Amino acid sequence: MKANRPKRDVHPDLARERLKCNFNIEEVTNIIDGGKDKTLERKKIEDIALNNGACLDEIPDECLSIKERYENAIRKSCIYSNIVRNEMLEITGMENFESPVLRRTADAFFKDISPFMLHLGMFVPTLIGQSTPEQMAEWLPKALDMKIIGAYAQTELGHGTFIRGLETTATYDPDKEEFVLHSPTITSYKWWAGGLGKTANHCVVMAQLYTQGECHGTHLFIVQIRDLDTHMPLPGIKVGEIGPRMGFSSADNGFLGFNSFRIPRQNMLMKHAKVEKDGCYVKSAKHGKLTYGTMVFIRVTLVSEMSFNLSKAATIAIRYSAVRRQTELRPNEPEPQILDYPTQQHKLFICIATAHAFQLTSKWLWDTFQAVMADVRKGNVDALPELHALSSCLKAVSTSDALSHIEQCRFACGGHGYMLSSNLPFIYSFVAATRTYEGDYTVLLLQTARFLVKAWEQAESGNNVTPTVAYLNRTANTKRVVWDNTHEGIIQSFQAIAAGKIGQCVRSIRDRIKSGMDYEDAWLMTTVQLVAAAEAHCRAVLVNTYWNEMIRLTKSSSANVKTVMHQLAVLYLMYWALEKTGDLLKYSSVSKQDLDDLQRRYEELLAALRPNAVSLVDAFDLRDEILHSSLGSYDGCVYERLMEEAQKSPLNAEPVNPSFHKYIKPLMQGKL
Ligand SMILES: CCCCCCCCCCCCCCCCCCC/C=C/C(=O)SCCNC(=O)CCNC(=O)[C@H](O)C(C)(C)COP(=O)(O)OP(=O)(O)OC[C@H]1O[C@@H](n2cnc3c(N)ncnc32)[C@H](O)[C@@H]1OP(=O)(O)O
Ligand SMILES: Cc1cc2nc3c(=O)[nH]c(=O)nc-3n(C[C@H](O)[C@H](O)[C@H](O)COP(=O)(O)OP(=O)(O)OC[C@H]3O[C@@H](n4cnc5c(N)ncnc54)[C@H](O)[C@@H]3O)c2cc1C
Repeated sequence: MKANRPKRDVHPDLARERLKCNFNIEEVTNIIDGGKDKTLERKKIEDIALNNGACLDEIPDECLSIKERYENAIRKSCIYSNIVRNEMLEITGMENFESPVLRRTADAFFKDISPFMLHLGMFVPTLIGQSTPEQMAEWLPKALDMKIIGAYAQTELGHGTFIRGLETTATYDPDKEEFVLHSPTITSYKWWAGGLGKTANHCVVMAQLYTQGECHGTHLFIVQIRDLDTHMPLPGIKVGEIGPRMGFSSADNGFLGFNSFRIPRQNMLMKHAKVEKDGCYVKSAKHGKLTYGTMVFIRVTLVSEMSFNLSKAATIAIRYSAVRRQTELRPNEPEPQILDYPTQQHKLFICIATAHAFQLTSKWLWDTFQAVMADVRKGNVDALPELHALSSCLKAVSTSDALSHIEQCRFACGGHGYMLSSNLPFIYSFVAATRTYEGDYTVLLLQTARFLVKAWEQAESGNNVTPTVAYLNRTANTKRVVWDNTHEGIIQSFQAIAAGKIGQCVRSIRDRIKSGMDYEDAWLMTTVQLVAAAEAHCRAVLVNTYWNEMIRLTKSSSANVKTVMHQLAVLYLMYWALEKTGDLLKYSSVSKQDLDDLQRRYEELLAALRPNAVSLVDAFDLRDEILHSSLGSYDGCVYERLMEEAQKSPLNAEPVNPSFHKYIKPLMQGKL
């Protein structure tokens, strides 16, 4: 079902905004995409996907029942995956199947989420990262060709965070050369896996491996759960959907229980450890946590995912703010566009800057991830702890920041931002889940904190530390950094805050141990500070990486593009410096006067960015089909679209609802 929407003239306020633009929009788009060729490739892929029957539903998804919504999502997923399989992968190359461009075009089909998302997002990456070459040859072509559809079933009803506490067992039976999968308790039921409830016929399962009477901890297994022809659950499998949730409504998140369910020995994913035919356990991994690889991969991809979601929200809120007028400033003057209010600019310009910060940082993180994985393939796992610390904190902070900025975008749109047709509630509830899944915010920051405490101790004793914490060598033994309001000065202050907080954690732990606590309790009592220290470290990484990447990527840009990209990065530094004034006062020599100056310069920068605001979001180059928003479309015809969407409410299908005659009228007549 494709609805034909009337083509409208661009709203005069938006047209005027676009005339004010003083930089080359395409150049900025190229920087965001990673180069001119990448922009061309993205546009080509978007054309293929979006001209092929995407994407507008006659009846909005939110007006459908749970069942209809799922069925519609499956229908569209099949159309979409055919386009991916037959046309898009030819352009991106098979090796780039998870390319953010595919992810982006998928949004044109699904306002919420595709039930196939986890198949491509986690099942396939797990096959690639955890299989032997033989297993890969067996499973991967089938998965990429959609001959099998998979989910990633790790979390259980009783445990998500503490993976070592998972209860599902996989016990090897050497006589039959099979593993017996079993769910011994209600809490051992797999819970949450996307696509597992109704869609998947296979899944990757994490279970405690038992062989020759010994438990070897959690390992991954590939399990067929449904008949490929009838789609009925196989005997010994109990599978279903977990029920309505805040978002992810069409992803059929599922539960799964095993009753002594048998799978062949070859179905254990054996890249890092194997069980021989006789039941002998052989570990080849050089690092104990390599089976957690898919999670690290997704944490890395989530940073660019956050940039994308934030750029959508910012585009919607800024275009709307250019069209929306509210409140006379002076009698008899026209009401200003709400984008003219500095308070509105304060809510929104940071969203543009943050989308850039996350995008540039995510590319750098992706390159780091690739380099570390190349080393791992050669048997060198030295850089894995740093990658884990880095991907953990960047995942935590980027998802958390994106969520609060997206909420600000909704606030910035007033009442209309609360409408589902604005798409802001969908974007918000999707991003809300990212703060929890793939490792909860607090839990991941505590992982980073473990690494930071060790790094601080190394730096304290004069040893060199790894690159992302190299600032500790400079600052670990310094009390307060001298405040300097240049960008270098602000970046160094963030590093000083991080170093100061990590040092304070180390001292707290030591003091607690001195006063008689054991290490575990001393750590536990310090965790509030440890989370704050890991967050501070992440901010130091973000400001430094964003700045350096911005300078590198704009080297050959035109003067005005350099200026506007520079302004955004400075805005980002100033925004966070002002958010963290308490920390600056504690760990740098900043004075009240310096902070007042900083505030004034920040306000001037908002005003300087104001004329380019609409063009900056145009540079994200998000087609209306991807935005799905009555408030954010390119033409800015907000009121017409809101009215059009209202007409689609099922309550407007009849002039009088039957409940009037059934309940209201009898109530009015005193007959109820
Ligand atoms: C046709 C339509 C298609 C549509 C679209 C197509 C588009 C293509 C797709 C693109 C996708 C992009 C978007 C992706 C969306 C994905 C949706 C995902 C949905 C959600 C999925 C999930 O949530 S899956 C489950 C995730 N679960 C978790 O993350 C659990 C969190 N817990 C943990 O990670 C761990 O338990 C732990 C780290 C908290 C603790 O582990 P453990 O107890 O085992 O360790 P210790 O604490 O004892 O630590 C020991 C030691 O190991 C170090 N360590 C821990 N983890 C790692 C690691 N991963 N790597 C390296 N090192 C690690 C730890 O730091 C300790 O080190 P020390 O030196 O001892 O300090
Ligand atoms: C939309 C969605 C999709 C998902 N998809 C999948 C999927 O496809 N496959 C899959 O396997 N899983 C999936 N999950 C599960 C997800 O990975 C877990 O929910 C997540 O890892 C958090 O674990 P938990 O639910 O056990 O939270 P808990 O660990 O119970 O967390 C509850 C609270 O306890 C705190 N806490 C827990 N441990 C500690 C600690 N050590 N120190 C301090 N505080 C702590 C947390 O900070 C949090 O505040 C999904 C979840 C959601 C919401």
